Amino acid sequence: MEDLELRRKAVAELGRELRSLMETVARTETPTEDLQELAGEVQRLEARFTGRRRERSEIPGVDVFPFGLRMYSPATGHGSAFAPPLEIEETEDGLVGRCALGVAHEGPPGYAHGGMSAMLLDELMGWACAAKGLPAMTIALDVRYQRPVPVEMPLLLRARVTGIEGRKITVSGSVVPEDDPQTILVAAEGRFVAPDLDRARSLFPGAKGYQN
Ligand SMILES: CCCCCCCCCC(=O)SCCNC(=O)CCNC(=O)[C@H](O)C(C)(C)COP(=O)(O)OP(=O)(O)OC[C@H]1O[C@@H](n2cnc3c(N)ncnc32)[C@H](O)[C@@H]1OP(=O)(O)O
Repeated sequence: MEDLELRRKAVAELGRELRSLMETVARTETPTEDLQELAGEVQRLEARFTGRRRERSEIPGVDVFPFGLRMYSPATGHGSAFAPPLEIEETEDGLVGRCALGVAHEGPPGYAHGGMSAMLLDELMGWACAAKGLPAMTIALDVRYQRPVPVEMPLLLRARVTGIEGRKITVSGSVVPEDDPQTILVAAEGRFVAPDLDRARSLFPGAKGYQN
């Protein structure tokens, strides 16, 4: 069997190059004729991905679901061109994520799109539920944008479970500058529900962790 760690490393290397390409595309005033030529080159590159396409519900072989690695997650996935990617660490006071956003994630000029902050918090808050042994899905997310989030600024994201009632979990989260953690840029409160086994099996038929 192919070495899984080697494959994950290769997926991450390609992800890093794709992210860098996305950032360069968004950042560079490229001459129009070059843009047209480059589109053709990217199309030829895509044609080289000749492997089997996964079914919609099939989990990538490099992933660990529902408690771990999601290599193509748009928030944490090292294989994703779109993910910052968010690096997560468990602390005594919940989870801490670290990342910096790029121009490709911009909303207002120079600042992150609000959807990026919401997505990153949503994902981190979901991981906080999983860290308590309750992999869960968001049913409500209240996001307060207190200050704009500059792109290219190292950020700290926090997520802490504040209550568990059966399968219902409440989680709070925030985004702060890494070098000024007292200044809250974005604050969030979320409600999550851990699907019961039957629901999880029908939602995620490709997840071995939920099967008999
Ligand atoms: C599982 C691992 C996944 C990890 C991936 C990381 C994800 C990152 C975060 C996300 O992006 S999640 C994606 C966005 N969220 C969704 O798409 C969730 C859509 N909602 C659902 O599919 C269902 O609501 C859900 C599977 C979460 C729950 O359905 P269940 O059938 O398991 O719940 P059930 O009907 O048994 O209800 C359990 C309790 O939760 C409450 N509840 C369930 N769904 C609710 C809802 N949508 N709104 C309000 N309350 C809800 C329900 O009233 C009840 O409360 P009580 O115990 O007090 O009676």
